[in-house]
Amino acid sequence: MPVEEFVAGWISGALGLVLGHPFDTVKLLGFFKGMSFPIASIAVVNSVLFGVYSNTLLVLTATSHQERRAQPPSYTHIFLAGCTGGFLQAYCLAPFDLIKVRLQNQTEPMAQPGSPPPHYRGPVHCAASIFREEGYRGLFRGAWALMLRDTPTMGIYFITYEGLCRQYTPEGQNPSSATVLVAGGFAGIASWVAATPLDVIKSRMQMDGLRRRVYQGVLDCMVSSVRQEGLGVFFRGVTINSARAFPVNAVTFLSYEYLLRWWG
Ligand SMILES: CN(C)C(=N)NCCC[C@H](N)C(=O)O
Repeated sequence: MPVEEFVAGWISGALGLVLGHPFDTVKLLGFFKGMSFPIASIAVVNSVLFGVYSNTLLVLTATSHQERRAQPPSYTHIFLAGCTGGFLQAYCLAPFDLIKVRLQNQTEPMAQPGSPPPHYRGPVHCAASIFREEGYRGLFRGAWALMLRDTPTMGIYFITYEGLCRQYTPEGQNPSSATVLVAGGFAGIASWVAATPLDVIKSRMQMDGLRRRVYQGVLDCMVSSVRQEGLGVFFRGVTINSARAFPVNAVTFLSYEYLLRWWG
Protein backbone atom coordinates (compact mmCIF):
# COMPACT_ATOMS: atom_id res chain seq x y z
CA MET A 1 0.00 0.00 0.00
CA PRO A 2 1.60 3.35 -1.04
CA VAL A 3 2.14 5.55 2.01
CA GLU A 4 3.24 8.83 0.35
CA GLU A 5 -0.37 9.98 0.16
CA PHE A 6 -0.77 9.47 3.92
CA VAL A 7 2.36 11.53 4.65
CA ALA A 8 1.42 14.24 2.13
CA GLY A 9 -2.08 14.30 3.63
CA TRP A 10 -0.61 14.76 7.12
CA ILE A 11 1.67 17.66 6.11
CA SER A 12 -0.95 19.38 3.93
CA GLY A 13 -3.58 18.99 6.68
CA ALA A 14 -1.19 20.62 9.18
CA LEU A 15 -0.50 23.55 6.83
CA GLY A 16 -4.22 23.99 6.13
CA LEU A 17 -5.12 24.03 9.78
CA VAL A 18 -2.52 26.70 10.61
CA LEU A 19 -4.50 28.94 8.24
CA GLY A 20 -7.86 27.77 9.58
CA HIS A 21 -6.99 28.10 13.26
CA PRO A 22 -8.00 31.78 13.71
CA PHE A 23 -11.43 30.93 12.20
CA ASP A 24 -11.80 27.92 14.48
CA THR A 25 -11.03 30.00 17.55
CA VAL A 26 -13.32 32.89 16.53
CA LYS A 27 -16.13 30.55 15.45
CA LEU A 28 -17.10 29.51 18.94
CA LEU A 29 -15.41 32.21 21.02
CA GLY A 30 -13.81 29.27 22.70
CA PHE A 31 -10.91 28.18 24.75
CA PHE A 32 -9.49 25.96 22.07
CA LYS A 33 -6.22 27.84 22.09
CA GLY A 34 -2.78 26.48 21.20
CA MET A 35 -1.81 24.47 18.17
CA SER A 36 -0.48 21.15 19.44
CA PHE A 37 -3.82 19.40 19.88
CA PRO A 38 -5.19 20.40 16.44
CA ILE A 39 -1.91 19.43 14.74
CA ALA A 40 -1.90 16.06 16.45
CA SER A 41 -5.51 15.38 15.55
CA ILE A 42 -6.71 17.15 12.38
CA ALA A 43 -3.48 16.49 10.50
CA VAL A 44 -3.66 12.77 11.30
CA VAL A 45 -7.29 12.73 10.19
CA ASN A 46 -6.39 14.51 6.93
CA SER A 47 -3.69 11.90 6.38
CA VAL A 48 -6.33 9.15 6.71
CA LEU A 49 -8.65 11.00 4.31
CA PHE A 50 -6.08 11.52 1.52
CA GLY A 51 -4.34 8.18 2.05
CA VAL A 52 -7.56 6.16 1.96
CA TYR A 53 -8.90 8.21 -0.97
CA SER A 54 -5.83 7.60 -3.10
CA ASN A 55 -5.49 3.92 -2.17
CA THR A 56 -9.20 3.30 -2.87
CA LEU A 57 -8.73 4.85 -6.32
CA LEU A 58 -5.74 2.56 -6.80
CA VAL A 59 -7.93 -0.45 -6.00
CA LEU A 60 -10.82 0.77 -8.18
CA THR A 61 -8.86 1.93 -11.23
CA ALA A 62 -5.43 0.24 -10.93
CA THR A 63 -3.72 3.63 -11.45
CA SER A 64 -1.23 5.26 -9.11
CA HIS A 65 -1.32 8.97 -8.27
CA GLN A 66 1.33 9.66 -10.98
CA GLU A 67 -0.63 7.84 -13.70
CA ARG A 68 -3.96 9.56 -13.00
CA ARG A 69 -3.34 12.66 -15.18
CA ALA A 70 -2.77 10.49 -18.25
CA GLN A 71 -5.56 8.04 -17.36
CA PRO A 72 -8.12 10.06 -15.40
CA PRO A 73 -10.50 8.05 -13.21
CA SER A 74 -14.26 8.39 -13.77
CA TYR A 75 -16.28 10.71 -11.55
CA THR A 76 -18.10 7.68 -10.12
CA HIS A 77 -14.78 6.23 -8.95
CA ILE A 78 -13.68 9.59 -7.56
CA PHE A 79 -16.97 9.93 -5.65
CA LEU A 80 -16.76 6.39 -4.24
CA ALA A 81 -13.13 6.84 -3.19
CA GLY A 82 -13.99 10.20 -1.57
CA CYS A 83 -16.91 8.64 0.34
CA THR A 84 -14.66 5.79 1.56
CA GLY A 85 -12.04 8.28 2.74
CA GLY A 86 -14.76 10.37 4.43
CA PHE A 87 -16.29 7.37 6.20
CA LEU A 88 -12.96 6.20 7.66
CA GLN A 89 -11.75 9.69 8.55
CA ALA A 90 -15.00 10.27 10.47
CA TYR A 91 -14.26 7.25 12.66
CA CYS A 92 -10.75 8.55 13.49
CA LEU A 93 -11.99 12.11 13.88
CA ALA A 94 -14.89 11.35 16.26
CA PRO A 95 -13.10 11.46 19.66
CA PHE A 96 -10.84 14.40 18.67
CA ASP A 97 -13.78 16.38 17.32
CA LEU A 98 -15.81 15.70 20.45
CA ILE A 99 -13.00 17.06 22.64
CA LYS A 100 -12.67 20.11 20.39
CA VAL A 101 -16.41 20.87 20.53
CA ARG A 102 -16.59 20.35 24.31
CA LEU A 103 -13.61 22.68 24.89
CA GLN A 104 -14.88 25.29 22.45
CA ASN A 105 -18.30 25.38 24.10
CA GLN A 106 -16.99 25.66 27.62
CA THR A 107 -18.25 28.93 29.06
CA GLU A 108 -16.33 29.08 32.34
CA PRO A 109 -13.33 31.43 32.07
CA MET A 110 -9.95 29.69 32.10
CA ALA A 111 -8.25 29.85 35.50
CA GLN A 112 -9.28 33.32 36.66
CA PRO A 113 -8.64 34.03 40.34
CA GLY A 114 -11.77 33.48 42.41
CA SER A 115 -13.84 32.00 39.58
CA PRO A 116 -14.96 28.34 39.56
CA PRO A 117 -12.54 26.07 37.72
CA PRO A 118 -13.55 25.11 34.17
CA HIS A 119 -15.15 21.68 33.77
CA TYR A 120 -12.34 20.59 31.42
CA ARG A 121 -8.76 21.81 32.01
CA GLY A 122 -7.43 20.87 28.58
CA PRO A 123 -7.66 18.18 25.86
CA VAL A 124 -6.20 15.32 27.94
CA HIS A 125 -8.29 16.18 31.02
CA CYS A 126 -11.35 16.49 28.77
CA ALA A 127 -10.76 13.02 27.23
CA ALA A 128 -10.18 11.47 30.67
CA SER A 129 -13.31 13.14 32.13
CA ILE A 130 -15.53 12.02 29.25
CA PHE A 131 -14.18 8.48 29.63
CA ARG A 132 -14.81 8.54 33.39
CA GLU A 133 -18.24 10.25 33.30
CA GLU A 134 -19.70 8.84 30.06
CA GLY A 135 -17.69 5.67 29.41
CA TYR A 136 -15.76 4.56 26.31
CA ARG A 137 -18.85 5.01 24.13
CA GLY A 138 -19.09 8.57 25.40
CA LEU A 139 -15.90 9.34 23.45
CA PHE A 140 -17.80 8.46 20.27
CA ARG A 141 -20.86 10.60 21.04
CA GLY A 142 -22.04 12.20 17.80
CA ALA A 143 -19.99 9.76 15.68
CA TRP A 144 -23.01 8.71 13.62
CA ALA A 145 -23.83 12.27 12.72
CA LEU A 146 -20.15 12.79 11.86
CA MET A 147 -20.16 9.78 9.52
CA LEU A 148 -23.38 10.94 7.89
CA ARG A 149 -21.78 14.38 7.48
CA ASP A 150 -18.43 13.25 6.10
CA THR A 151 -19.21 10.25 3.88
CA PRO A 152 -21.12 12.00 1.06
CA THR A 153 -19.50 15.39 1.52
CA MET A 154 -16.01 13.99 0.97
CA GLY A 155 -17.27 12.52 -2.32
CA ILE A 156 -18.44 16.05 -3.21
CA TYR A 157 -15.08 17.47 -2.04
CA PHE A 158 -12.96 15.35 -4.40
CA ILE A 159 -15.41 15.56 -7.34
CA THR A 160 -15.42 19.37 -7.15
CA TYR A 161 -11.63 19.48 -6.96
CA GLU A 162 -11.06 17.08 -9.88
CA GLY A 163 -13.87 18.60 -11.99
CA LEU A 164 -12.46 22.14 -11.68
CA CYS A 165 -8.87 20.96 -12.29
CA ARG A 166 -9.93 19.10 -15.46
CA GLN A 167 -11.96 22.08 -16.69
CA TYR A 168 -8.97 24.44 -16.57
CA THR A 169 -6.09 22.08 -17.46
CA PRO A 170 -5.08 20.84 -20.94
CA GLU A 171 -5.52 17.06 -21.21
CA GLY A 172 -2.71 14.93 -19.76
CA GLN A 173 -1.00 17.88 -18.00
CA ASN A 174 -0.71 18.71 -14.32
CA PRO A 175 -2.93 21.60 -13.14
CA SER A 176 -1.15 24.92 -12.53
CA SER A 177 -0.71 26.24 -8.97
CA ALA A 178 -3.46 28.83 -9.53
CA THR A 179 -5.85 26.12 -10.71
CA VAL A 180 -5.04 23.90 -7.72
CA LEU A 181 -5.57 26.81 -5.31
CA VAL A 182 -8.93 27.80 -6.82
CA ALA A 183 -10.15 24.19 -7.26
CA GLY A 184 -9.07 23.29 -3.69
CA GLY A 185 -10.74 26.41 -2.27
CA PHE A 186 -14.04 25.73 -4.05
CA ALA A 187 -13.89 22.03 -3.13
CA GLY A 188 -13.67 23.13 0.51
CA ILE A 189 -16.61 25.54 0.14
CA ALA A 190 -18.81 22.98 -1.72
CA SER A 191 -18.14 20.29 0.86
CA TRP A 192 -18.77 22.61 3.82
CA VAL A 193 -22.00 24.03 2.38
CA ALA A 194 -23.22 20.44 1.95
CA ALA A 195 -21.92 19.46 5.41
CA THR A 196 -23.28 22.37 7.46
CA PRO A 197 -26.76 20.91 8.27
CA LEU A 198 -25.23 17.74 9.72
CA ASP A 199 -22.41 19.72 11.29
CA VAL A 200 -24.99 21.61 13.37
CA ILE A 201 -26.68 18.35 14.42
CA LYS A 202 -23.35 16.66 15.14
CA SER A 203 -22.24 19.46 17.49
CA ARG A 204 -25.56 19.30 19.36
CA MET A 205 -25.24 15.54 19.77
CA GLN A 206 -21.69 15.99 21.06
CA MET A 207 -22.79 18.52 23.70
CA ASP A 208 -25.66 16.25 24.70
CA GLY A 209 -24.88 14.25 27.82
CA LEU A 210 -22.64 16.89 29.36
CA ARG A 211 -25.29 17.85 31.93
CA ARG A 212 -28.25 15.64 30.97
CA ARG A 213 -29.38 13.71 27.89
CA VAL A 214 -31.75 15.71 25.68
CA TYR A 215 -31.83 13.83 22.37
CA GLN A 216 -32.75 10.19 21.65
CA GLY A 217 -30.61 10.08 18.50
CA VAL A 218 -29.64 11.91 15.28
CA LEU A 219 -33.21 11.99 13.91
CA ASP A 220 -34.69 13.21 17.19
CA CYS A 221 -32.05 15.95 17.37
CA MET A 222 -32.93 17.05 13.79
CA VAL A 223 -36.67 17.09 14.42
CA SER A 224 -36.53 18.95 17.73
CA SER A 225 -33.99 21.48 16.38
CA VAL A 226 -36.25 22.28 13.39
CA ARG A 227 -39.37 22.43 15.60
CA GLN A 228 -37.75 24.90 17.99
CA GLU A 229 -35.69 27.02 15.58
CA GLY A 230 -37.05 26.48 12.06
CA LEU A 231 -35.22 25.25 8.95
CA GLY A 232 -32.67 28.07 9.27
CA VAL A 233 -30.99 26.02 11.99
CA PHE A 234 -29.41 23.85 9.26
CA PHE A 235 -27.53 26.82 7.85
CA ARG A 236 -26.09 28.12 11.09
CA GLY A 237 -22.41 28.87 10.60
CA VAL A 238 -22.46 28.34 6.83
CA THR A 239 -20.81 31.71 6.11
CA ILE A 240 -17.92 31.29 8.52
CA ASN A 241 -17.50 27.63 7.46
CA SER A 242 -17.18 28.76 3.83
CA ALA A 243 -14.88 31.69 4.60
CA ARG A 244 -12.59 29.30 6.48
CA ALA A 245 -12.89 26.52 3.90
CA PHE A 246 -11.45 28.46 0.95
CA PRO A 247 -7.95 29.28 2.27
CA VAL A 248 -7.64 26.07 4.30
CA ASN A 249 -8.41 23.76 1.40
CA ALA A 250 -6.58 25.84 -1.23
CA VAL A 251 -3.38 25.42 0.81
CA THR A 252 -4.15 21.78 1.68
CA PHE A 253 -4.50 20.75 -1.99
CA LEU A 254 -1.56 22.88 -3.17
CA SER A 255 0.83 21.37 -0.65
CA TYR A 256 -0.57 17.85 -1.21
CA GLU A 257 -0.11 18.07 -5.01
CA TYR A 258 3.38 19.56 -4.80
CA LEU A 259 4.64 17.10 -2.19
CA LEU A 260 3.52 14.18 -4.35
CA ARG A 261 5.11 15.73 -7.45
CA TRP A 262 8.43 16.21 -5.63
CA TRP A 263 8.45 12.64 -4.35
CA GLY A 264 7.09 11.28 -7.56
C1 LIG B 1 -16.81 18.12 6.87
N1 LIG B 1 -16.26 18.59 5.65
C2 LIG B 1 -17.09 19.11 4.65
C3 LIG B 1 -14.94 18.51 5.41
N2 LIG B 1 -14.21 18.08 6.30
N3 LIG B 1 -14.50 18.85 4.19
C4 LIG B 1 -13.18 18.63 3.74
C5 LIG B 1 -12.26 19.67 4.24
C6 LIG B 1 -11.24 19.17 5.16
C7 LIG B 1 -10.41 20.26 5.75
N4 LIG B 1 -9.51 19.69 6.71
C8 LIG B 1 -11.25 21.33 6.44
O1 LIG B 1 -11.28 21.31 7.67
O2 LIG B 1 -11.82 22.19 5.79
